[in-house]
Amino acid sequence: MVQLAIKDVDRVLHDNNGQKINVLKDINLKVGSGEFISIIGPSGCGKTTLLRLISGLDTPENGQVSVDGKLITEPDVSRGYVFQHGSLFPWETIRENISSGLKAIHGHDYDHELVDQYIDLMGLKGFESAYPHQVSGGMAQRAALARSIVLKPELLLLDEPMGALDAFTRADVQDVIQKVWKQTKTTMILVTHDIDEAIYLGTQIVVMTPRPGKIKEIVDNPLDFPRNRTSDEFLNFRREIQDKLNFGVNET
Ligand SMILES: Nc1ncnc2c1ncn2[C@@H]1O[C@H](COP(=O)(O)OP(=O)(O)OP(=O)(O)O)[C@@H](O)[C@H]1O
Repeated sequence: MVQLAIKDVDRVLHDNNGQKINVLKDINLKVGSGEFISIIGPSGCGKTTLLRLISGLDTPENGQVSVDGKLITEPDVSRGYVFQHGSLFPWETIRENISSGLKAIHGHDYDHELVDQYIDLMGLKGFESAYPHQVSGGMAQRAALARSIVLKPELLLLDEPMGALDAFTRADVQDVIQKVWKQTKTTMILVTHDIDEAIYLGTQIVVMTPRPGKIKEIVDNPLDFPRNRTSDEFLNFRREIQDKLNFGVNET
């Protein structure tokens, strides 16, 4: 079943001099339920803008973005969004942060057990009472992920959530995201600059090119789970995606 449909979308913005920027041009993408889509491309090719359109934070000049045939016109709790810097509330503990959305919707009678389950799943047990500045960057991102996923969104949008993490922590958070994706079967869309990350997590890789921001190719990931980042298959597929990205950059 197709869940998300992006059809003939254009997004035009203006720079500080009033010059028109074709941030996105002719974007078409269909995302089936339970897929993990990795969007990769050079800086400025419109990846974040595309996520914002999907979330409903922004609207296109032309074209449509819809979920199950329903046009997206504004943000909705059915679409979660995790930012590069998880933007946890600094004045709340990790537990309070994870519960904040549930509390806003259901009041104090929210499902406390569900929060416990996610604290466990995210490896945050023992840190529930800590404040964001008292935990590592990886833990903070896992908490930000928990805060979104606990609301059981149909679609989770991940805007470079590992972008500011070191390589070890990054791999750790990737594994947590994969575990959550497999357990909850939530459709996920990840924006990343990291080819290995895109391949490790994605069922499909969307390769974008800049000026104007376009989808160059949508590539099915042929690799089975569990994925081994050093296997020949992984490295061959990596080369394939790398070639597509370099070709896109040289083209402009
Ligand atoms: N609010 C805005 N007003 C004007 N231009 C903008 C605005 N937001 C983004 N842009 C421009 O749109 C283009 C695409 O930006 P976007 O952030 O979507 O790209 P990106 O691929 O996510 O980049 P990065 O990988 O560096 O985060 C860039 O040229 C950017 O300068």
